[in-house]
Order: sequence, then C-alpha cells, then structure tokens
Amino acid sequence: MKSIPITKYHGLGNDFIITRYSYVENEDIVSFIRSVCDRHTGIGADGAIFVKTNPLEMVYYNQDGSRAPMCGNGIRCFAKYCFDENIDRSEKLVVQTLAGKKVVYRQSEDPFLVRVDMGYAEEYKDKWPIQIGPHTCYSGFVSTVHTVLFEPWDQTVGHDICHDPNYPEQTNVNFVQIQDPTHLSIRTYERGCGPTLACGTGVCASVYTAYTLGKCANSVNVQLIKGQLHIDIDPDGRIFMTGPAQKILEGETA
Ligand SMILES: N[C@@H](CCC[C@H](N)C(=O)O)C(=O)O
Repeated sequence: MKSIPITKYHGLGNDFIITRYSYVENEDIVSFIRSVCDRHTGIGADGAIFVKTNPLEMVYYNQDGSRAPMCGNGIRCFAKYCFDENIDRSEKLVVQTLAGKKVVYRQSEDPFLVRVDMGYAEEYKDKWPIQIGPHTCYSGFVSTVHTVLFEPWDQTVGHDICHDPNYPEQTNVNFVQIQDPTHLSIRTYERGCGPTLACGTGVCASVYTAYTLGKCANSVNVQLIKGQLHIDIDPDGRIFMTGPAQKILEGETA
C-alpha cells in the first residue's frame, strides 16, 4: 500500500486516525484501517475517520474495519481536523453522516470545544426494556445502536450483550451510574472495538434513557475516564452534546 498522510486526534480518550477520503479511495480501506488502528503494529486507535469535502462528510469506521453510521466523539475531532487543515473554519459546520446531517457549533478554538446537534433518539420505548439474563436493557438509536444498563461497568457483560442474538447487528453497551440528577458517570463497550474511554453517541443515548425514565434532569454533566461531556435535551427531545477535541500527531504511513 502507498504511503498515506495521517493524523491522530482524540475526544476524551476516544482516539481516531483521520485522513482525507481522497487519499484512500483507491486503496483497500478495511486493511488500511485494521493496520493503522492496531495498537501494537500500527499507530493505535478506536476508529478511523475519512473526510470528504464539498459537501463535508464524515465517513466513520470502527477499529475492526466495520462501518458505523456516526461517532459522537469522532465528529468533534472531524470538526477540529477541518479547522486545523483549513478545510472549513466556519463557526457552524453541517456534516453529512450515514445517520443524516449533524450540525457542529464551535464554542472555542483553544481549547477546541464544540456543541453538536445530535438530533433525536429513535426506536426507543417500542421494546423497552428487554431482559437478557439478569440485565435490564434499554435499547434504541441515537445516531447508532445503543443499549443502556443502570449497572456498574463490567467488560464481560458488555461483550456478551454486544454479541447477544437480540442484536443481529450487535449493539454498543453503556453502563450508567447516576451520581445525582445532574451528574452521571458512564462507561461503554463499543461494537467493533471493545471497551473505550468515552463514547459520545453512547453518552447521548444514556442521558436520553435516564431522562426519559425520570432518573436525571434534561441538562447534565457526564463523567468519563478522561473528562466530561455536557448533554442537553431540549423540550421536543432534540439532543445536544458539548465537548472537546484534541490533535495528537501527524505523519504518514510507511
Ligand atoms: N465512539 C463512538 C461510536 C463509534 C461507533 C460505534 N462503535 C458503532 O459501531 O456504532 C462515539 O463517540 O459515538
């Protein structure tokens, strides 16, 4: 494979290789992702983001090479990449994703902080909740598939629910602890990746679930291993996520 310019970014420890789609479009994309995301023989990352321009589009893949419709931490990093690379420095970006258009509002440049209109939760409540063994699972979509458990973090349970036959396309699994009505802490076992330090769509899905069940307010801070996200749910159910994005490195593959 030819040498490809790459950058690495993270959003609260959820890390991504980012490059332009035009650099990889004629390559074996899945092999490229698996090799750069490998933490021993590559750079190491939870996923890969390819940037398309005119119009702006985020093409997201998990570490294992599977395509995912959206990534909450990833879209903040996408916005920072567009800013750093001078692709688009507008305060408001409209970004096409497989989960529809997302709007990203820049709040500050340094530190780089954005508020993202994540849209609405879908397909929740229809089947709420389902029971998998001793686990009460609240499932639905906030840009991608999520299952929420009000239980302490357990990686084995995360793996097993992710791969449970109730979810033919697997599910991301979020473990939520309510500290008080405006403070939650969350850990996520991600489809296509395993345990991550943060999951933006997972945090949105978790807060939506907790709020709908009357367990928290509509404006909350969520503690993750490397920092916090702020989530607001407006009166008609639209979800907003505010959080940082940071650049780690730039280079090129050998
Ligand atoms: N880390 C992400 C979600 C990435 C996609 C997910 N693993 C899936 O397959 O749906 C986030 O921050 O939202």
